[in-house]
Amino acid sequence: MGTQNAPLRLTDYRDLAAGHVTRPVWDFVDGGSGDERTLAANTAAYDHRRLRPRILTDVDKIDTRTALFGTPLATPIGLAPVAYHRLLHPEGEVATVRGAGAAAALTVVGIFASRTLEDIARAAGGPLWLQLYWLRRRAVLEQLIDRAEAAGYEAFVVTLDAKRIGQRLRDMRNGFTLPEGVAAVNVDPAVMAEAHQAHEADSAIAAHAETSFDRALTWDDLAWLRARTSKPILLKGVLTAEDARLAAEHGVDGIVVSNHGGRQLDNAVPTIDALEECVQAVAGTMPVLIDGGIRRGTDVFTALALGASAVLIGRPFLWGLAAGGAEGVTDVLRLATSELEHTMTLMGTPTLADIDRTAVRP
Ligand SMILES: Cc1cc2nc3c(=O)[nH]c(=O)nc-3n(C[C@H](O)[C@H](O)[C@H](O)COP(=O)(O)O)c2cc1C
Ligand SMILES: CCCCCCC(=O)C(=O)O
Repeated sequence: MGTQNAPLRLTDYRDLAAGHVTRPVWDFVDGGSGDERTLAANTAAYDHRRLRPRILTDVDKIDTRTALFGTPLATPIGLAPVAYHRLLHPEGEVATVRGAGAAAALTVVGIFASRTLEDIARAAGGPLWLQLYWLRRRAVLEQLIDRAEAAGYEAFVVTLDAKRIGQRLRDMRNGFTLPEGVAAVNVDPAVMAEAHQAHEADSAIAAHAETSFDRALTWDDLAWLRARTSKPILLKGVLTAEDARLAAEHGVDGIVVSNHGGRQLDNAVPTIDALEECVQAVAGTMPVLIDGGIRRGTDVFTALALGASAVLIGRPFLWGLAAGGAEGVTDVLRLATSELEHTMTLMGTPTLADIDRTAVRP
């Protein structure tokens, strides 16, 4: 690619990616729920944040390294769990983790990955966590946990904001179904068969969730999961101080402040606006991650300043994957990390530990 067209920011990859996928796949990735207010608000909420740069600090060397649960990471920017990467690239999650590994970044692999957990682990050059939806069939979850642990996955992220799938009008209009050759290959075929029987609903994705997700789940059920693994457990989809506090009380190891990239409850609070109350509620007892609408190094910096331990990006790495496979994923992570370095230099904060609440205007 000539330098004139080389992507200079994450959203340049969005333009590139659009030409690589069909319209229904683009809508599935790009879209949100309802009127897409939360989708838009996630990014807009960063527009309103203003930074307070400091002068005369030594920023000759910038260090973006961090660690989560003892695992070193070159960057505090990781990849959010996303289903079905083969929608975007024939190699799917294998290409994704190869790309993330080249940037020494964390990947949270989705339970509905389109490559096997073992193939993904073999290709990975960086740490892997596994995201779980709480399926009605706990035996399926148990098997997944065992397989993930055996393959070297280091933590589990339970997504709890999807008791049913958000009302995604684009997918409903497109009658979205998975193309031939793309499937959730790690989930027991019985679960998928149940979903197909129930395929009366608006999209195949929504139909699947109707039958397979456990909606009766409560805080008490977490003990079941805790008893099944000694690996760190994080809850994804926390947006309030109340739930962050309950998470701490129920012995989980971390939370992800997330509204599912504006794909679940429309009008849910933008994540950057929810971050501080969650951080205060857990009072330093566990890492707090955040995702949703992060498109710039300044957004990453803002989230870290408001108390996030790390951030996850979703759509931006999918754009990189669609446009350039593993290399596209690496480049997206490098672009974002180099924008963070740039921001840290201009803000006068040479290490992540130097970034604090005073860096963002209240
Ligand atoms: C196409 C797509 C599929 C997703 N699949 C999952 C999933 O399987 N599990 C999950 O917890 N979150 C899923 N998410 C949500 C992401 O983990 C993340 O919360 C969101 O993408 C962050 O917002 P961003 O895309 O603005 O960065 C998905 C998001 C997208 C765009
Ligand atoms: C029952 C399949 C659900 C896949 C959902 C993927 C997802 O979370 C998304 O946002 O899309």
